Amino acid sequence: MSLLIFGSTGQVARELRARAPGARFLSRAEGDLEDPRACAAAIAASGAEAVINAAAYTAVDRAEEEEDLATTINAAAPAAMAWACAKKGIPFVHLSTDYVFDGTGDAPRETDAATGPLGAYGRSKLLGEEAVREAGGAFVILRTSWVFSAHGSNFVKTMLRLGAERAQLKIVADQVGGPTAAGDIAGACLKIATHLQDTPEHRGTFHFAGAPDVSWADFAREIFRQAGLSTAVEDIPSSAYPTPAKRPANSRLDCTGTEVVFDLPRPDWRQSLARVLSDLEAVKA
Ligand SMILES: NC(=O)C1=CN([C@@H]2O[C@H](COP(=O)(O)OP(=O)(O)OC[C@H]3O[C@@H](n4cnc5c(N)ncnc54)[C@H](OP(=O)(O)O)[C@@H]3O)[C@@H](O)[C@H]2O)C=CC1
Ligand SMILES: Cc1cn([C@H]2C[C@H](O)[C@@H](COP(=O)(O)OP(=O)(O)O[C@H]3O[C@@H](C)C(=O)[C@@H](O)[C@H]3O)O2)c(=O)[nH]c1=O
Ligand SMILES: [Mg+2]
Repeated sequence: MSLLIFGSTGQVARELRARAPGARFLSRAEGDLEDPRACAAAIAASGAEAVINAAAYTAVDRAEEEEDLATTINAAAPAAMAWACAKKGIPFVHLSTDYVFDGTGDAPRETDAATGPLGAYGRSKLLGEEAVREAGGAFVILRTSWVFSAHGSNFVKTMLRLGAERAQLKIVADQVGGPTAAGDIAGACLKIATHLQDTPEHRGTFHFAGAPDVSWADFAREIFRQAGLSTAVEDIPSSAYPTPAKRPANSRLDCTGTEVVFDLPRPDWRQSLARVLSDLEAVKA
């Protein structure tokens, strides 16, 4: 399958590069999401048989100050990509986030549950979802959460950095979700793109997150345990860790449909974390 992928340096894009070396990856210079028409033109001019969008504006707090830019990148560009794919009749796999939800309650969110983003990043991603659905075609919107990998910026790398400097860290314990390795997401995107070629009627919105669900504080504890760091984690409420953008308290995603339709069960993030930590060790060595 000839694949065109937007993004080349992000967490998921890098893992796609490792798993689909024959695909064409568009860096920011070759496919700038600030220019949605250029993204559509790149697809139209390509011989691609499927497109994956692994690029996005992901700075949750900064988005509060740059909502227009976030909306161009996270909504207008994916909209243009989705229309271009629908016109060509090829699958389009797009990633979205738990932050489209308001985080109330403690039940896992089903894919058709009401959305209600708490901040600009979530709003921009929700607008992207709506536009991709409107374009029709063989699209999958794959919502994931709490992405980590050996590359880029993520909670695991932040904890390793802070944990090496500090004996104790205060981490929010009232936000719960599924940490998800970028490598597992990349594998899922490739499987879904292939599946959609044969079965375009399986289009729609799906959830894919690592299991089990945990709080950020418990995620941090497992990071320190596996990394052999003695850093102590103190549970704190979100109110004790003020941020420009509010985060959802309940980020649990019901991933049943993804397992049934695509044979993609929730990966155990603790096993994926072990792989990421050994990748980081290998880089250091
Ligand atoms: N990170 C997370 O925790 C989560 C992410 N997601 C979603 O998963 C997807 C992948 O996220 P992730 O891999 O973590 O993202 P990263 O933040 O690691 O990478 C984002 C990528 O997007 C690229 N990008 C940003 N702006 C533009 C632009 N204007 N034109 C072209 N490329 C651009 C960046 O390029 P450059 O290096 O040049 O800046 C980078 O390659 C996104 O859709 C995100 O919303 C969902 C849930 C959680
Ligand atoms: C560094 C630090 C963070 N925290 C909290 C803040 C926050 O609630 C939580 C995670 O912090 P982060 O900044 O890594 O989280 P954040 O950037 O909001 O992560 C989100 O990114 C976007 C792109 C998504 O789509 C989401 O799924 C999610 O992964 O940890 C502490 O409580 N103590 C600390 O020392
Ligand atoms: Mg972040």
